[in-house]
Amino acid sequence: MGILEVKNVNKRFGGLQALGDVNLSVEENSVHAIIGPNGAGKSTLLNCLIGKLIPDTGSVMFDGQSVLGRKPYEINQMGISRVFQTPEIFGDLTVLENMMIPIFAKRDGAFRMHAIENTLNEKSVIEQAEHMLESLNMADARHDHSASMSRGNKRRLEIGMCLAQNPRLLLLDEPTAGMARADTNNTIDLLKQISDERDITIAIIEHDMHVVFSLAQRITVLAQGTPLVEDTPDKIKGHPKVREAYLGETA
Ligand SMILES: Nc1ncnc2c1ncn2[C@@H]1O[C@H](COP(=O)(O)OP(=O)(O)OP(=O)(O)O)[C@@H](O)[C@H]1O
Repeated sequence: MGILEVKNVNKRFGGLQALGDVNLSVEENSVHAIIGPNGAGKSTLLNCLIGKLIPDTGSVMFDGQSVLGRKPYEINQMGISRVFQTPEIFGDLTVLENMMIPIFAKRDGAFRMHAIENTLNEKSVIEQAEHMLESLNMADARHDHSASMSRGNKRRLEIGMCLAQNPRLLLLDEPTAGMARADTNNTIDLLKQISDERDITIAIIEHDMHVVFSLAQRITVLAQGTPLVEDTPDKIKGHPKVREAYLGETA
């Protein structure tokens, strides 16, 4: 059984069936990509995993427990952390201050901005944040304002902020969207390093096939709300059904 098990999930928006009988099993400590053409239902599926949407029918189990009906922060506390397309960091704060936020939140159960304003006695939080920045190769940038960083480094910081919560499942929604090639390659390297060095499962929605084939061990192809095929990258490459879904070619 996978760490994440999606069974017979259906979701309609009015007359539109956005997800139809979706089954997905994500193996623990693997990198699993979900790909598919525009409108295939990828974001709808992701939103069902993180509590932003509730499926009409079906089940979503994480480590044997249902996530359905739980609030996003409760799902986060279960060990699921997500990174969205647009970096969600505080541009006015330094890199180090940003990194302290999830560490405060984990310690205190919630984050309050004034925690950042008075950090003189917060040696342990600062140390943990610095340690995390070192593992991300960002220690030299710790006093930089995060707004001034490249998109790739903002994404690096944001992924680090997710990791500071010690998640067991990291969900990434197009983590390289809008990035220059060099930043994309840095992000691929970072995610490879995370996957190699940690006990963590990564599920990624991504349009960029270079990213998908560089990282994923399993790929699920969604089309019109339904999984079309699930296989290894080698088998997915050139699969007639995948070509058909993307290019409208006949198999
Ligand atoms: N809140 C909503 N209300 C109505 N229709 C929606 C809603 N969210 C998504 N849809 C529709 O559901 C279908 C699946 O959309 P979804 O965004 O999940 O696809 P996607 O695979 O993520 O697409 P893209 O790659 O373009 O982001 C689309 O037809 C979309 O228009």
